[in-house]
This record gives sequence, C-alpha cells and structure tokens, in this order.
Amino acid sequence: MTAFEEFGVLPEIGKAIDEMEWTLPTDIQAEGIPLVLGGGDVLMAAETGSGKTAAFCLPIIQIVWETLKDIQSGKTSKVSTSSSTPWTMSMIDRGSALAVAPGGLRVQSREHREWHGGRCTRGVQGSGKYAFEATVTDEGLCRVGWSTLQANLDLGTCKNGYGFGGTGKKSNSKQFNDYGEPFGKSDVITCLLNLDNGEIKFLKNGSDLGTAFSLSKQAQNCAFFPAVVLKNAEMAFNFGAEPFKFPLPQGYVPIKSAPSEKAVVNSNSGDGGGESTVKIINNAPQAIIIEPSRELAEQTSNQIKNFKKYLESPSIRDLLVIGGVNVKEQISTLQNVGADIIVGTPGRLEDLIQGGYLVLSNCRFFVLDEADGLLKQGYTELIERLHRQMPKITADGRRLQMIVCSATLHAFEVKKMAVSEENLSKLKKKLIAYLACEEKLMHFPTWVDLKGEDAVPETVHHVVAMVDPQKDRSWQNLHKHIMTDGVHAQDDVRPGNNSPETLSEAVKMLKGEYCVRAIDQHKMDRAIIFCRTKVDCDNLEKYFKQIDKNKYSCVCLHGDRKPHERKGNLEAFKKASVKFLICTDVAARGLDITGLPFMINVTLPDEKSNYVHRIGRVGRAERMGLAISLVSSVPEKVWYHGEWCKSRGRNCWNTNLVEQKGCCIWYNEPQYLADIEEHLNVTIQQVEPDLKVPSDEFDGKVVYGQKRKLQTSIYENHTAQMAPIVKSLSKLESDAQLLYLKRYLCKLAKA
Ligand SMILES: Nc1ncnc2c1ncn2[C@@H]1O[C@H](COP(=O)(O)OP(=O)(O)OP(=O)(O)O)[C@@H](O)[C@H]1O
Repeated sequence: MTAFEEFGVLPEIGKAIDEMEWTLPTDIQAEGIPLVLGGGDVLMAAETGSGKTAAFCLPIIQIVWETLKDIQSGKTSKVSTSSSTPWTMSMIDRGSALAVAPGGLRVQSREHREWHGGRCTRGVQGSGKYAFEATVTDEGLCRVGWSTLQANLDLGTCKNGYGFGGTGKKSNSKQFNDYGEPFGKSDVITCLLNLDNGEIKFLKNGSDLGTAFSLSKQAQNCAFFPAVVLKNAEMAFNFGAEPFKFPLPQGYVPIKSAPSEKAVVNSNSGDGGGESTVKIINNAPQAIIIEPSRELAEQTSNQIKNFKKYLESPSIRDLLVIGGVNVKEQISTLQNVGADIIVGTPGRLEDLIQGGYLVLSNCRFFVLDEADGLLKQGYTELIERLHRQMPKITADGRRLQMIVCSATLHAFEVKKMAVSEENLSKLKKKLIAYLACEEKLMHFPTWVDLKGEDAVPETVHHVVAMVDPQKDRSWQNLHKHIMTDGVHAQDDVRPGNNSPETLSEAVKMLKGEYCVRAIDQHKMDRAIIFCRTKVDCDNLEKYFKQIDKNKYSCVCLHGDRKPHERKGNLEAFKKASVKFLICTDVAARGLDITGLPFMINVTLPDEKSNYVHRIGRVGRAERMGLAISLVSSVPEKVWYHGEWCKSRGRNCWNTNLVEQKGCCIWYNEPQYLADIEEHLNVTIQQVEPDLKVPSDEFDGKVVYGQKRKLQTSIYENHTAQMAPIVKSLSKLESDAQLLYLKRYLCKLAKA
C-alpha cells in the first residue's frame, strides 16, 4: 500500500502517483485530501510549491470517478432531467426572505427593507412566443418579468433581468424608466416573451402596454425564466396549468405549453430532478476548477491527466477551457465527448455558460485555485454568479463542495493602519469581498492553514540588492545599455544633472546591468525574471539578444504575446531549450517548473502577495532556490496605464503623471520593500552590488535547483515539529483532569 493510499486514495491513483516518484504526501496533501474525501468545504493556505494542486485534484478525481462508476452500475438513484420538472416557482433559486407556497404558484416576502426575488423552475430558449400571468394578491412593491440564469434575483438590476414594477416603471441594468401604468392589488400582469423577434412586453388586465424591451441578438439566444422580486408583497402565478384570465395576443402560448425541445430546466434550482433514472449529461460536469491564468489552467489540467491515467471503465473525461483557443472545438468536445472535470479561466468559462454550452446542474465541486488572485482580478461577482447556478444539493443527494486555495490567503489582513485612507478602504473592500465569499459561498469550511500567515518556504533564499544611482555612477559611462521604457523621453536627463528624472533613468539602465551581473555571478543557466511591465520585458529580451543571444537565450511571457507564442515560449523554457523566461505577473502564480534554481525581480511588485508568489517559482517540492530582487533606492518614474488610458498602454506616450491625467507614477520601491517585509514579518537580507550571496549564510552546501543534502521530508519534519505541541497539549489535558478530580474529592470531603 502506498503512503497516499493510507490517506484514502484509490490504488489506481496511488499507482500513478508512485510512477511520479512521490513517496509521501506533503503536509497540505496529508491534511487536505481526507477533508475533501470526507465531503467538506476546505480553505487551503500553504506555501508556494507545497503541492496544493494535488491536494484538491486527487480527491476530486477519486469522487468523480466513484460517482461515474455508481452511475454506470445503476447505483445512483436520481439525476436531473428536464421532462419531469413541473412549472413552478423554484424553492431553491430564490432570495432568503422569499417564501414559496406549497405547489410553487404563490410567493410572498414580508421583508420591508430589502427586495427578495425568485425564478421559475423552468424556462424557454430558442424561438417561439410565450406568456405567463402574475396576479398581485396583496399590497406591497413588486416587479415581475423575465430573466436569464445569470441575472440577479433582484430583477431588473442587472443586464440579464427585465422587469415591470407596480410603480409603472420598467427596469433593466438598474435603469428604471416610465412604462405602461402603475398596478396594484388584484391586477393581473401578463408577461410576454417573443423569442422570434426579441420583444418583451406586458399586458395589464388584458390591455397591451406596448414593447418594454427589445433584446439584443446575443441575449435572444439565452434561456429566459419567469422571474419576480418583492418587497413586503405577494403574487400568484399561472404558467398555463389553469386557463388564463385574459386572452393572449396572436401567436403567444402559455409557457407551460412550450415544446419540449424549447423548454429548459433551471440549473440554479437543483430541485428539478424527480425520480428519473440516472443519466450522464455531456455538458454538465461534476467539477469546475477555476484558475487565474491560461498557463496555470493548462498545468492543472496536465496534472489531472497524469493522476487519472489508471482509472478505467469508466474513464474520466477532463476538458481544458481557456481563452485564446478556438471556442468551437471546446463546444464540440462538450457536445460530443462531454466532460466530467473542467479546468478553465474565468472569461471562457463564463462565455460557455452564458451561451448555454456548459451547464452547472450536475456540478458538485467548485474550486477556486489562487482564490485571492481571482478576487483581485475582479472575478468576485462571476464567482458568486456561478455558485448561484450550482445546485447546493446534487441530484444524487450530495452537497456541493467548495475548495479555495492559495499561498496568500492572509494577504487581506489589514495590518497596516498607516496606509492612506484610499488604500485602506481598497484593502477593506477586498477583505469584505473575501469574507463574503467565505461566508456566503462556503459551508462551515475547514481552514487547513499550516503557518497561520503568508510565508516564504524555507527552501527559498531570498535577498535584495539596492540599486543606488547616486553611489554607483557606472551608468554615466555605459556604452551599451538596455533600452529604457521611454517615460523620460520628454525630460532633461543627462549625467551631471542630479534631477529625480535623471536618477530614475539611471536606475533603469543600472537594473539592466545588475540583472546581467546576477546571472553571471551565479552562473545562472536557468532563471525566471520578473519585470513590472510588458515593455520592460520586451526591452530586457532585446538587451539579452543584443549582448549574447546564446549565453542569454530567452523568451517572453506576457499579455501582449499571442496565445500560441505564450504556450510555445513556456514550453521552450520548461524543456530548457532557452535559459531565461522574462515575464510580468501573468506568470507569478502557480507556474511549476521542475527544479528551477533562480529567479530575479527586476522590480518589486506593488502587490505584496505577488512577491510571495513570484519568489515561490523557485524552491518548490523541497528543492532549493535563490531569489534576487533589485530595489531602486531612489524613486523611479514608471508607466501606469489605468482605465482612463484608452489604448491601455499600446502606443501610449502620455508621460504626464496620473494626477495630470497622464499615464505615469513615481514608484517607491523602498516603501514596497518595507511593506513586504512587514507583511512577511522578516527582514530580507541585503547583498552588495556585486550580487554575491555569502555562502556561509546558507551553510555553503546548497546547490540551487536540487534537494538539500541529508534533508528529511517536509512531512517528517512536520511530525517532529508537532511533537512538543502534542506533548504539551496532553499535559494540559491531564492537569485539567487532575484539577477536576481534586475539586470533586474536596466537595465529597465537605459533604
Ligand atoms: N507528495 C509529493 N511528493 C513529491 N513532489 C510533489 C508532491 N506533491 C507535489 N509535488 C510537486 O511539487 C511541485 C509543486 O506542487 P504544486 O504546483 O501543486 O504547488 P502549489 O502548492 O500549488 O504551489 P503554488 O502556490 O506556487 O501554486 C510540483 O512539481 C509537484 O509535482
């Protein structure tokens, strides 16, 4: 039995792991795998390179395979199919204060301050003209109409919901405009959806109020569901089970009579199942894993392929869903082959879900890898939206499990009260967004948190070299130097002039030199080099090629490179056919390059958690790594293209500062260094401009890229570390018992 099998992993998976020569689970795997196998929601916070990917992939693969096997052998009893679902208001796809009466045709909310909405269990898609009637059965505020599954339950407050309210307003995307006339108690509103021409309109007590909304062609392709939102009000619905009170305009049919091929089940609902026999739905995967970058999604997908290779009859179908790849191929795979586990990036996942090509009705694992990164990239709403669409209890009666992981889940602690008001409020917003995610989306999650704070692995030696153009004047005599980013193109920069602009330009030149010096000093033949901007990456690549294209062979990885080039460049670096990978933060997280010995930060990231992720590209899987950060001692003027920059940096030469409506800022690296040190609670060792790292500092025996000699595994270390704590806990327990006994005996004696 392999060590992994002892943690509950199937022998078939154990065999694949064995072939990868993994002998023991890492700490995070030892703790995380049993928790996921046990059905819990888990938050995994562990250092970079500690094996988090396998900690969630292994148990997911196992459960997905066991479920498929159950389905194959007919053991599973229920799964959602569309034909048996009744047309009612959903008991699940609704706001917490919206009560749905037994039978599902009357809803009520007695909440006075907030709106609470709900949707029907079924909807329509494709073509045809459909209607349902909604009657106001009690005074209060109500809005009724149509929405897609992506819409907020608060109908009419996002682009996917189209409502008509009792105050005589229509609303979509929070735009409330006059429409028809007000309505109230006892009025009957007929809601009409014409999918042939994209028109939504309403009748009040049989009178036609005219077109309310014209749907875009894209919206017309979505599935629409009857929807309502109430504030202290009540409404009753007739989807066509009873004769309508008022006649329908020409060509409209009650929605309940929609042909079966046009009717769809509300996948948010999860209550649409009935007792039908089990069926695997090709485009309804059991697991969705979201990654923040294409490269990372590809890497996780490859790990899954490795782990699942001995799982047969049935085999697991996995699919990678990322941008930059032909969407038609992904759609065709979903339709014809199907997928049980999907790994993807947020944008493409959303496109496929919105287009109806990917449904979430059978999803039972929702994984956010590099969760803080996803939230920082602005995907909070998307994540919540997807979560809303997943059934909280799956068709075979299991609870949706959510797994959230990162090396920097502590990045949101608002430790620093000295930050500016603006930054503080940004940090707080992020914190709130994150907590909301934890509380709203997860169900009593277990924190697997091995350090209690963001930390750098012991296998990473990280040092800082200050770049001081006032002390090191060599920039004045450089015959050949790196092309700089051009922010000082309009400034009077020249040797002898000690202006901030001149010193800033000097730093840029010196950093090119220091980078080459670091490579030479440590005889680096493999390193990942992080620059702040895409143009900095391009300039460094050009400089390397200019000085010696063989000695400094390199490729770039950043957002302006075409997807196939990005892929090819990463592969070339992984295969060691080039020595250096120059990249922006697009590669900061998760990239796993076996035995990578060195990394260089040409500029520190302004986001302190990215420091942890960047340097974590080395020192992975118990191998040693050296990370060198070049830090300017003077302010450096740099590009900063925000939303205000129309081209987002492409051919932008607006060198004014942001305060003057420009696209530049002064970058204060010593401050970022101080922030990082405070966050990690360490003082990072500084080295001289010769970039030598004193060998006695790290016992001199370290070979970067290789495992430390005579080193025991991290897992064994962990046991040793825990031993004194366990001992003191057991002493505490026996002391407590003794105390209790003494008191008890005293009481007895007194009695
Ligand atoms: N039990 C194990 N034994 C040996 N090697 C392992 C084990 N688990 C994972 N690894 C290896 O460790 C490396 C890091 O794993 P992984 O990429 O999952 O780290 P991570 O914790 O997700 O890091 P990051 O936070 O940077 O994303 C990989 O090369 C992986 O193959």
